[in-house]
Amino acid sequence: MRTSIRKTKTMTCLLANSLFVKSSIASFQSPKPSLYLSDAFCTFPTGFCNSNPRCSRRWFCSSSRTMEWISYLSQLEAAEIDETLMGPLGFSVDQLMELAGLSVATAIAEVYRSSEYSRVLAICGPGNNGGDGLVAARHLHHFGYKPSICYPKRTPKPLYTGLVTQLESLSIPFLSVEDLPSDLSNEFDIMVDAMFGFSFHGTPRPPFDNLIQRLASLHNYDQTHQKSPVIVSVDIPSGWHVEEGDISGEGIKPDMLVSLTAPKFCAKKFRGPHHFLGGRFVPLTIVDKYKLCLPPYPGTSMCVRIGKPPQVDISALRENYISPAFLEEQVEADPFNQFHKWFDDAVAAGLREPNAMALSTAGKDGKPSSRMVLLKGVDKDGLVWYTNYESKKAHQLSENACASILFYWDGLNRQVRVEGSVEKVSEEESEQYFHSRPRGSQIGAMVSEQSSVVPGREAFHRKYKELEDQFSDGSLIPKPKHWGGYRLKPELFEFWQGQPSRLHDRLQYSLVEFITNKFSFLVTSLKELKIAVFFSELIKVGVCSRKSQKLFHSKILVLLLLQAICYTEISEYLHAWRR
Ligand SMILES: NC(=O)C1=CN([C@@H]2O[C@H](COP(=O)(O)OP(=O)(O)OC[C@H]3O[C@@H](n4cnc5c(N)ncnc54)[C@H](OP(=O)(O)O)[C@@H]3O)[C@@H](O)[C@H]2O)[C@@H](O)CC1
Ligand SMILES: [K+]
Repeated sequence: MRTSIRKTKTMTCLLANSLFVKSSIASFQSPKPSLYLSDAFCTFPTGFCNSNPRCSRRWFCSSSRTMEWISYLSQLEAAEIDETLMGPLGFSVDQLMELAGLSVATAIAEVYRSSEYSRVLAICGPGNNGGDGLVAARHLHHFGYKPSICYPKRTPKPLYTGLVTQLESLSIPFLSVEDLPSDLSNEFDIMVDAMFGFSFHGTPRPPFDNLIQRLASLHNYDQTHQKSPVIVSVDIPSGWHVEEGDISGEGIKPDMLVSLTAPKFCAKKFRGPHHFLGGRFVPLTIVDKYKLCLPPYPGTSMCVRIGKPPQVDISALRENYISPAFLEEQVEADPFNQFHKWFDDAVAAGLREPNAMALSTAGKDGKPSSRMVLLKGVDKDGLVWYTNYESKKAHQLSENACASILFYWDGLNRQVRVEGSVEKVSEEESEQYFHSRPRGSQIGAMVSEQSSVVPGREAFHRKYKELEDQFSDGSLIPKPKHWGGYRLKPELFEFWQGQPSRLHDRLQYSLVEFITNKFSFLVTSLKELKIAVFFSELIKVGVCSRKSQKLFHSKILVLLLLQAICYTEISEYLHAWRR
């Protein structure tokens, strides 16, 4: 399929063979501003090789979504780097091992959740690769996994005995080769292969020959069997030739490889779904000397994915929610109080941007659109957010004031839906909030012509810079006319708590439904009242007996009482709703 892109003067690109027009849309209001639609689909960090400023190769996402460049090391280079780090560069082996083991543990945690893959067996060899395995097991324990260790050839150096003591103090079991269960598949979810690293040579000697065979026969990655444990190899799949890889073709086929410092040549032969790089400690001297091109580590992460990410079977992605039951008797009478309670829980759980909410609107054409916005206030009148009054959502809201808001608090398995009608907040309220924002965001609001096609990123930045200079004296930045807040007045709240086996708990507070029910009761009881009064009049003229007269009088009393209760309930409910 041809996928050429034609650029027009307006920066609107037409994707050949596609009905979609790709344009650069201005947007500063979403939690993650994305100026270029093309960026939104890129899963890798893009940029120049950050470890080596002299390396001009650019990291990019190719159509097959693979990293284009990375350096590979020979066995000799790996050993030399090791010596340089621990010689002239002043590192100690403990330090590097700690960082390497932490990288392995974080890479594992990134792919295999402890809720599903808790039982880990780390098989550790006699050298530093084995040490990395011991350190990784300790970190995995602290991340919530249940590691066990098989460490058949212990090294009597203080570094290693110290690592063993640390693990023992955490009550992490050590299993001898003989103690290992005959069927590893039943007992473990993750096998950490930390037997040999870059100093491996020849063929494996006992007992590692047998251990390697057991791992090799477990499964391989093209036969994805749910019950088989996954194999994570540290630096090099044990038993593989450091440069040539799995020469016999019968070696370990790991699901994950965590290369340390830089991948060794054998890593080119790795065919598993998860290849990571760890060891975020490589100094520029090493990068320069070996002309290394390494990917940038994202944020504060200790590992970075390299290579092609796995093909995911979307239909197989599912989560079994484990959360406490959410019962009617536990909820607050007032939906705003219930909302505050859950919002506080989301904040306390440390969720990122708990105030991020999906806002759905539809204009008079009835075609809905959703986007993320940030909640900036909840009060007795509703939920408030700010935006550009010339944006698409603003146009839609001017045609149709009905909107729906959705909060999704992933870590808590919770979701809150709020529906109602939307109105603009007062100019004073918008002014007040606008001036509380960081000055950069205030200038951003002036620059942004949201939802319009922009001439390009540069023009945008130029305008921003001009305004930044203009207001560099700290003077008041005026709120643009086109910028302000909206308030959704809720008519419905729905609180959703995920539960095992899709038996979720959902509780709704519906203003309309409640009022409708109460009014239909009032109408029915009024009809009954009329009938009762009619009959009691008949009694007066002597048509009925005294006994039935008493009966009708008490019926009238009961109906009047029920109506009074109903009126009180409605007024209390409305009061609670608006409070
Ligand atoms: N700078 C870095 O990049 C960092 C590297 N780090 C880590 O260090 C690893 C390299 O460690 P390493 O040099 O201790 O070697 P490693 O592979 O663990 O094994 C050596 C042991 O295996 C033995 N052995 C060898 N062949 C054998 C065979 N056929 N059958 C049986 N045994 C055999 C050998 O015994 P020998 O042959 O010497 O008698 C020796 O006892 C590296 O891959 C990475 O994981 C991080 O910790 C920190 C930063
Ligand atoms: K290994």
